[in-house]
Amino acid sequence: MIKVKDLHKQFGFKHVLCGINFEVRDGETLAIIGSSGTGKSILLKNIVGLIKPTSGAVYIDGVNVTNCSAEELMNTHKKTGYVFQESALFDSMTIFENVAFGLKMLTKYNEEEISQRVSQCLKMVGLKNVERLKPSELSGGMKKRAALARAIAYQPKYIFYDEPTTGLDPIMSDAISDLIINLRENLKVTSIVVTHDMKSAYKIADRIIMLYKGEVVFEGTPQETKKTKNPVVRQFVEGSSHGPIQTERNFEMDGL
Ligand SMILES: Nc1ncnc2c1ncn2[C@@H]1O[C@H](COP(=O)(O)OP(=O)(O)OP(=O)(O)O)[C@@H](O)[C@H]1O
Repeated sequence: MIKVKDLHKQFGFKHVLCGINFEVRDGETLAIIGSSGTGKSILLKNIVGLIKPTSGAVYIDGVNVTNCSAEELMNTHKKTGYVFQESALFDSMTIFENVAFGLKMLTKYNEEEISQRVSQCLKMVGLKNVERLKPSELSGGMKKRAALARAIAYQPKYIFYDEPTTGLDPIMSDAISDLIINLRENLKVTSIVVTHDMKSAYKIADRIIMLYKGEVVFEGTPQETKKTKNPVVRQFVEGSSHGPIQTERNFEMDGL
């Protein structure tokens, strides 16, 4: 289980996260939505321990990852997979080497076991004959799937996705959503998915939370999200430039 408790993150005078609280139960997929710059990626990076919060705590299986020993943090990292916004594959490595990377670092598998596991994971995400290719030879959707294969290779209990469908065509986006659902059902993983893509959020999430001005302003099931009258959520899910959420376009229009 993941528990985020009164999490604050400040860069100088800028308060990005202002007291975030939520829980993700085992086996659940939580989607975090919110407009650009509201701190979704910063929140995810705090949860996986890539950056330290200003205050507050993140518990993963009872371990406070913001304040634990290096050994406890390493043990927690072995349980978590991270799919970065831009896939973040290592450009100089082949797809095989990319997927094998975590297995070499975090497991005691021998060469043959690594090879079998890499093939199994690439098959799971629907990629064929790509082992010897470099990331630059793959399309955006294939890169996302390769990044997913890398994240699931060492069988993590938790997977964190940062905008897994951004930049993909609608069909590929839907295929990635299906893949996230399959991973939850087949591997029983617990996931947090940061996304702008409401079609995907409605499809994959058990619960949705919305960040606004550094706070959680809404929490509910996809059905509740569709029905809510919360004006911030309504504006976001309807993709309207009119409403409480200020956008660059609002500012430009105000000046006319
Ligand atoms: N290292 C940093 N120093 C100062 N400010 C930062 C730093 N990293 C992020 N920020 C600021 O934190 C805010 C939240 O950024 P974040 O990347 O989490 O937004 P986001 O909600 O994920 O946006 P998007 O949906 O566009 O990816 C932004 O205003 C950003 O400028």
